[in-house]
Amino acid sequence: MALRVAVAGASGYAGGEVLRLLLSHPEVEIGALTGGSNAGAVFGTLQPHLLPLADRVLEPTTPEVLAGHDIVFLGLPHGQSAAVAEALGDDVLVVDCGADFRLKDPADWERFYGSAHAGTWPYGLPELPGHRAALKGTKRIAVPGCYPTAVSLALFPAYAARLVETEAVVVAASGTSGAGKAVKPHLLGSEVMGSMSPYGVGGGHRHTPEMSQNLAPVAGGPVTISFTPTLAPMPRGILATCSAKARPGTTAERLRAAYQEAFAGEPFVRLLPEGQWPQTSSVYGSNAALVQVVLDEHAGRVIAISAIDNLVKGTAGGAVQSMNIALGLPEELGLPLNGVAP
Ligand SMILES: NC(=O)C1=CN([C@@H]2O[C@H](COP(=O)(O)OP(=O)(O)OC[C@H]3O[C@@H](n4cnc5c(N)ncnc54)[C@H](OP(=O)(O)O)[C@@H]3O)[C@@H](O)[C@H]2O)C=CC1
Ligand SMILES: CC(=O)N[C@@H](CCC(=O)OP(=O)(O)O)C(=O)O
Repeated sequence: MALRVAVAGASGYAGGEVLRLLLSHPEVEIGALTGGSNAGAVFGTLQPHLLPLADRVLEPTTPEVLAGHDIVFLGLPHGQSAAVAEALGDDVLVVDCGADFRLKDPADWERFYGSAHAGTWPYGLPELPGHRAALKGTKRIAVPGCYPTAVSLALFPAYAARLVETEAVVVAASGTSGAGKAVKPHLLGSEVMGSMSPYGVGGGHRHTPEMSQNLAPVAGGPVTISFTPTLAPMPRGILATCSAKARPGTTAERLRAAYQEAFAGEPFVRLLPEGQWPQTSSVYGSNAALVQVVLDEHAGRVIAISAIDNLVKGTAGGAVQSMNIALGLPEELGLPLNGVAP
């Protein structure tokens, strides 16, 4: 019998992308679709690309509406997931696309999100060492932020093999869907088109502690990240350019071998052939992450670059991948590997 899934925040970008993927998933059926200000609207007016759901109506996000489902995805603004999750039974699999349960250190949460810490759930980045095992059988999943997904995949093999120093510099470009659907003046088409702009400069972006949290256990000690996000004039995609000083003894051969070993058998992460570079267009609509790494011998630095679709591997695809693991289903079920090109 199909597992019944509800999506809270179904009118948003994250919720909409979860639904796009789940509509092709053989083991689930779509139950309640809930939201906030748009509750009562016909779903086809909110997410017109999701044709099979066009005649549905968006319901309010209440415990009553969400009751009676096997799985509930949350695509709600930060700070709203805990109250909703509390009202759901321990037997329900809750997959939170928001940030509320990602961070382990309450001080990090309070500093970057400015509210009380709700707690910590198993973290949905299966490729990180040890994480797949922690996701098996869990009833609660914290889906990673989109930038931490791209950056952690690019850097963790270098840390696992102890080939880089523990300070990394990351500059990443994101498509505008990363900021959600709510209207923001700096995201108006006339502001974004034909321009790239930095934001959250100087260590202020809330994804910085999440990246350090992911890399520290792999590195065997604290990792400091200098992170600069930039907004790119495209709807989807993240290109993360990460670099760290090479440790003595790091060679191009050792580097490549470390990445080959780290990604061996991973269904969604591909180390590109030497000389080929990740580009966001290759992963548009796909759950794949493309990675390349080189040793810049002139500067003595390792450069690792990754490309993901922020809404797929960076949110909804990562969420469904982790759901599959939690349920004991094949990890790739319902997830596109091919992108859309041109
Ligand atoms: N966009 C991205 O790339 C990523 C997003 N995420 C996370 O996913 C979550 C959603 O983000 P995103 O989809 O981009 O945001 P959107 O602004 O696109 O969507 C927000 C959703 O939340 C609903 N909502 C807002 N306020 C309330 C409320 N008070 N009660 C119930 N529902 C409410 C909205 O409903 P309505 O339309 O009816 O108001 C809408 O469905 C966030 O926590 C974000 O951090 C995670 C990774 C990446
Ligand atoms: C382009 C853009 O604005 N991106 C968002 C990150 C999107 C994401 O993953 O964020 P959550 O942590 O909210 O889940 C930002 O920088 O705030």
